[in-house]
Amino acid sequence: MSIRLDAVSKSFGDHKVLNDVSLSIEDGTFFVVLGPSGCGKSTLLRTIAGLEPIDAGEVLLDGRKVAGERFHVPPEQRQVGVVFQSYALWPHLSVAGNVAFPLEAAGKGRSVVSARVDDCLETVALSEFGQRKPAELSGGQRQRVALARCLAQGAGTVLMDEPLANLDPHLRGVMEEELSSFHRASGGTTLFITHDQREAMALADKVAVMWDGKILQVDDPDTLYRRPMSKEVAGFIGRSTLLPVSINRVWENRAEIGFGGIELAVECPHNAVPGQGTLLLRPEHIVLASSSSGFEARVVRTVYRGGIWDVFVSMPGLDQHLMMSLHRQAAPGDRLRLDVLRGWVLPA
Ligand SMILES: Nc1ncnc2c1ncn2[C@@H]1O[C@H](COP(=O)(O)OP(=O)(O)OP(=O)(O)O)[C@@H](O)[C@H]1O
Repeated sequence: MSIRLDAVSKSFGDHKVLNDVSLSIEDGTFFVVLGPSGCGKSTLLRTIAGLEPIDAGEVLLDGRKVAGERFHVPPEQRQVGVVFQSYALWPHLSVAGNVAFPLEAAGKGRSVVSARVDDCLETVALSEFGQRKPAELSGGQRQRVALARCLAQGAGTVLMDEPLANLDPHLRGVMEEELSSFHRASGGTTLFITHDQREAMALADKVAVMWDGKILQVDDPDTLYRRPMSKEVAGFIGRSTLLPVSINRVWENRAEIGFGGIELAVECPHNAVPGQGTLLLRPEHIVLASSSSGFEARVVRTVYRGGIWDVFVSMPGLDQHLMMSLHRQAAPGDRLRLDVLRGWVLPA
């Protein structure tokens, strides 16, 4: 199912939680909405699911208008499944009973329900667990029951609101893989909400970065990482150093820039112009110089990350520290010769 939002706005009191939000999600996409706590992600999901009416704009599912100003199609007529962080399972029903629930509520016959429940439990690898109660399952298994229930409803489109937030890091990794296979197996559209950029990068075909009720940028994970279009996106996706620089010359998508006595050519947006600008440096853009070239820097602080060290360095003429990664240990006070391999100038 394709999902489209055209200029959707939604306020609670005088707080505009969705501010003119437009999005277009193609059928079959694993689409992640990423943003900090309170930016409006859950509200966005709820307007698509039909759990929240909107004030202005339109929501379209497969081209059919389901929400607009004073127009609201109820959730049960939208054919989208929703999985919440809290699983929302019935504690008194068995696993199979939970999965069967939406089918029974829709008046399906006993044999149809039973066959469908078996299928769905098999898809999420819980065939052996049908008779258990939710309380007898791990967090990851409960999340799989919630997914199976979603599948049973036959919803090709699944909206997930931080479904992995309660899980420990190991289980999150396992569940991410399962969600990816679930998405591929269902062939439908998945809209996934998270504030965890690592999770977004791992799962998404496309990511929308949301900030204070607005969508800042929609792109595939690699483009978001390499070419963020604002400081907010640059800071939210991956780790980076943002430096004020002078842009001395621009040609095609390259700019010659200067900072702290260093001059180099980096990538920039096509509309960049000479003047003041902001340079984004990822840790991997800064490397140990291979010869006597490069510039001198002094190690200020290091953090061990298992096999590699985050190293913060200072250099003459620069107020800010640069962050890089090293595959060997370094100590505060060490002198290094460094090269900057690449960089990205943010749009003005
Ligand atoms: N029913 C409501 N009534 C009043 N304010 C609300 C309501 N629901 C959400 N809000 C407010 O709207 C803002 C956005 O909330 P929302 O839950 O959409 O954010 P979020 O990005 O999903 O946050 P989180 O990641 O913390 O869940 C918050 O300031 C929240 O307090």
